[in-house]
Amino acid sequence: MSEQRLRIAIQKSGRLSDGSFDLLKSCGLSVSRGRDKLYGRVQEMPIDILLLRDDDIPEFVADDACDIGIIGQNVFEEEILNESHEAPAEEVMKLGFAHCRLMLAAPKEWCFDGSLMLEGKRIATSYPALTRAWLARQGVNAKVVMMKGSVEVAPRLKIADAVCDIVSTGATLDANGLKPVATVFESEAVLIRNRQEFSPEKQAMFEALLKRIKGVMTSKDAKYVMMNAPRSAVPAITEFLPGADSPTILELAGNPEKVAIHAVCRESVFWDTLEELKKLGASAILVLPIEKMMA
Ligand SMILES: Nc1ncnc2c1ncn2[C@@H]1O[C@H](COP(=O)(O)OP(=O)(O)OP(=O)(O)O)[C@@H](O)[C@H]1O
Ligand SMILES: O=P(O)(O)OC[C@H]1O[C@H](OP(=O)(O)OP(=O)(O)O)[C@H](O)[C@@H]1O
Ligand SMILES: [Mg+2]
Repeated sequence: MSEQRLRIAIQKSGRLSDGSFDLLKSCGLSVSRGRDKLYGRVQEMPIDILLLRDDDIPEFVADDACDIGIIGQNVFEEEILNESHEAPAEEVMKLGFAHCRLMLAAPKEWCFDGSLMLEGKRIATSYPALTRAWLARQGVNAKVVMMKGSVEVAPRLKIADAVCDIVSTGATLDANGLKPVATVFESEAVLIRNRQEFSPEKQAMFEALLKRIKGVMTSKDAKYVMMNAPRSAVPAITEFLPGADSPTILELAGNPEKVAIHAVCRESVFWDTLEELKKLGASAILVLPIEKMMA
């Protein structure tokens, strides 16, 4: 691989992969996915993609085997707390997908009345450092049992009394007779980078990619909203439009009473929003997706 190509590490397959591939695609980087592929070359830009197990990503980035990577904050923070690197990678920005929580969960039959109940108990987890840090903050002494996977079965197998595991919908806990009792860490996918200075070419490539990622993220919920409305309703509608900058007001041919309002709404536009706009006098409301946006 050339020194000048930006090397990006993403998860090969798992909960982060679709979001990571989609993000790169939205940034104009097409990477083909193959079952046995570990490496991809982006055609459009001097960028290489490494497809890895997610646990390896922070280390690859910290050790300069890759320049940047996409990883869950839970894995990244665990790595930082473990202090396995002198110069760990650095978080650049949150990416708005793979939202989940690391949660303390106990058997459903427990009447959980606070973290002190965990005193002297065994807690199974794949995140021992985050779990220990949380227990220390709670002032609780408990034994942390490290498990690489299938943590949720530990109480049933009597390996542990409770678990500290990743939760999204809660269905996995529920299916295993467990209930969430406390949030240890809130997580989403983040972009991380190697702390060393990039060459000027690589830095330029990195900054161009960051701009595109920011553009994708701003346009994700953004909509272009168009409607007609009585002139008198313009101030109320402008105030109501979610996350809109000053809208454009256009004359309507042959109708001096009414105007067309065009606005970029940076926040979600729901059916309720349209119903409210109608109540304020708007008609012929159109909501269009925005594919790309750059400030
Ligand atoms: N149910 C979920 N919903 C949303 N995000 C999740 C969920 N489960 C995990 N994540 C996030 O995705 C990351 C990767 O999860 P995944 O289950 O794919 O990991 P893994 O099995 O360790 O993968 P690998 O085979 O790459 O080691 C987690 O560290 C977490 O940040
Ligand atoms: O709260 P839920 O919506 O049920 O999601 C939580 C589960 O999702 C993840 O596992 P995944 O399904 O990715 O399988 P894995 O454990 O084999 O990685 C995570 O490890 C939890 O077990
Ligand atoms: Mg993993």
